[in-house]
Amino acid sequence: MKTFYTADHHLHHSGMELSFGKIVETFEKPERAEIILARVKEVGLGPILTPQDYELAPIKRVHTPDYVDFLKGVYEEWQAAGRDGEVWPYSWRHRSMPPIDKAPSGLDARLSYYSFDMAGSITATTWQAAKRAADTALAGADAVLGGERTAFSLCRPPGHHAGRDFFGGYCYLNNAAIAVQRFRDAGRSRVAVLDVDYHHGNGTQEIFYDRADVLVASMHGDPDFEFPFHLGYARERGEGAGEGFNLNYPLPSGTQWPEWSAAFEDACRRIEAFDAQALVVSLGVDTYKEDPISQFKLDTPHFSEIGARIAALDLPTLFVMEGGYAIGALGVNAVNVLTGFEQAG
Ligand SMILES: NCCCCCC(=O)NO
Ligand SMILES: [Zn+2]
Repeated sequence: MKTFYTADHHLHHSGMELSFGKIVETFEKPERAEIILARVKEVGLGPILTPQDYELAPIKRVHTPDYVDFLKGVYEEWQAAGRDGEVWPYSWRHRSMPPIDKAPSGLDARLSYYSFDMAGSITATTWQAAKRAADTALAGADAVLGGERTAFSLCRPPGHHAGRDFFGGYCYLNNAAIAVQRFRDAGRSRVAVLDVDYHHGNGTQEIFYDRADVLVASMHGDPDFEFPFHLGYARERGEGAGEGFNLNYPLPSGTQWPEWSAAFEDACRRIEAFDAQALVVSLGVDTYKEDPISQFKLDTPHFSEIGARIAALDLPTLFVMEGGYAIGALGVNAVNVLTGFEQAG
C-alpha cells in the first residue's frame, strides 16, 4: 500500500488548547503524524510518497472561494490589526440570534463566521499545512484512480470537522471530502464515506448532506455528551436529494467492541447496498480505550478487524487520517487498520 505524507504538516502546531477547563498542550500535535509514519516504515507497508502541489481548484470543489481566501489571508490580517501570537476565534452565534447569510467585514466577526469552535488556532503557517494535507488526500485519491486497490493519506491537520466554509475540531480543510469530490470528478458516480473516528464528522455531513451521489456513514460518541455536540443524531438522514444518504450511529460513552462493531457492520452493509465505485475512510483511531479525549473502549486488535471488514467491501479504498491521540498506541492502531485491510486479501 502506498502512503502519502509530507513533512509540511509540521507547519501547523497550535500552542495550546482549552481542555476540560484547563489550558493544555494541544492533543493534535505534529508528533502524531511522525508516530504513524514510523509505524508505516516499521511494518514495511509500502512506498512513502510526497504529494504534488494540486493548487486550489480541487479544494474549491468542496470549500467556498470566500472561505479559502479567508483561510489564506487571515494571519496577515491578524498581523495588520497589530496582533501577534496565534489567531483565535472566541464567540459564536447562539440559536436565538437571527441568521446572517454573508460574511461580516470585521476580523473577529469573520473569524466567528468561518468557525464553530476554538479547538485549534491559526498560526502563520497553518494555511500551508492545511493545503498540503489536502494535497496528501488528493494524491491518495489519484493513486486509487490510477489503479491502486487502496492508498493511505497520512493527513495532518485532520479534516472531517471542516465544512464548506468553516473550521473547527482541529480541522481547516476537509481532506476526505476533497478526495471524495476528486473521485466524483473523475467519473466515479457513487462514492461512500465511512467515518470510523470517535467524533462525528460534522463537516463531511454538511458538505454532502443534500447529495445522493455520496453516502456518508459515521459511528461516533453521541452528541448529547460528546463533541461536536450540536449534531450527529440518527435523525439527521440527509435532505432533499440527499435524504437517506447520511447515516449517523451515535453511541454511548463507554461503548465497547460488540456495540461499536454492530453499528460498524450495519454501516458496511448499507455501503454494500449503495453500490459505490469508491470508498473513502475517515480513519480516526480515537475510539481506542486509552485515548485521552475519548470515551470508547476499542482495543488494538480490533483495528485489524476494522481493516479486514473494510477490505471485504471490495471497493477501491482511500484511507484518510483523522483523529487519535493516545501517543503510545496511535501508530500501531492506525496501521493495524491498513495491515488488516491488506491481509484480508
Ligand atoms: N476538544 C476538541 C475536540 C476536537 C475533536 C477532534 C477529533 O478528534 N475529531 O475527530
Ligand atoms: Zn476524533
